[in-house]
Amino acid sequence: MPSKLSVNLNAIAMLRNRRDLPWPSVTGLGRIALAAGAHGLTVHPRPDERHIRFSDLAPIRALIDDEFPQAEFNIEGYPSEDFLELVEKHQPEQVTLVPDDPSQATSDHGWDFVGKCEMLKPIVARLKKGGMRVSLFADADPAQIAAAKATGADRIELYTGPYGGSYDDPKKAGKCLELLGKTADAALAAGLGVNGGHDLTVANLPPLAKRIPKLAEVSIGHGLTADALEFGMEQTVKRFLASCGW
Ligand SMILES: CC(=O)[C@@H](O)[C@H](O)COP(=O)(O)O
Ligand SMILES: NCC(=O)COP(=O)(O)O
Repeated sequence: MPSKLSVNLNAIAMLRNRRDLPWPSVTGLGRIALAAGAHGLTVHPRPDERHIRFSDLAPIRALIDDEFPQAEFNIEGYPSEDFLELVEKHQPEQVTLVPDDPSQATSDHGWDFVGKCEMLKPIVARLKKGGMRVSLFADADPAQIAAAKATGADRIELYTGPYGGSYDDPKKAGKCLELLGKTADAALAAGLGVNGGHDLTVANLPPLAKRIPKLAEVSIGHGLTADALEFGMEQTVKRFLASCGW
């Protein structure tokens, strides 16, 4: 199964929200990403709507349905009743459940599957009954996989933050990668699909994809948006200069 790239639009939305203006356009950048070959779009609407707004979801759903029907919509979040109703309304192909507290700056850990298995079971069943694939955010810990499987979820999403954060320490990165790999091996052996995400970059993605050849999907936002700015800056400055003939 080839790995799929789902572009996370949170960082674009955060930039948009600096002003009461419609740019950068979350849907417009999503369109460019899908036209360039990305396989899907990811959003992580947080309760305070600090980046993705709940009103962004319908236009993204329509973009995929109308222009890129082969693409997937992945919505991530903590499974509060409000979140569950939101995804039931917008019908993403995949829901990724994360154990985030509303006050968290960003996602920084996976589920305690052993402790939360019974809580997750009915939620996973409700989402699957609604026609959505369910993925659960998971730390690199093979010992948690049996309980993750027992929730009834389809996939786990490996939390790759510690791996991405060790960009300046190859030894630590190697250890993180091996633990991610062992967790993926255990998950695949248990019949779970494996996604990955958080702080992935052009530099650290290839070793991850090599260690986990059956990686089903990666969702990437922060590093991809940083690259889009860096690699788009030259053309954009030239475009502004050309607009006035300078
Ligand atoms: C679940 C996960 O890994 C997060 O990366 C998340 O989707 C990004 O959230 P923020 O954009 O709020 O940091
Ligand atoms: N699920 C992880 C994700 O969507 C993007 O994380 P990041 O690349 O913004 O760290």
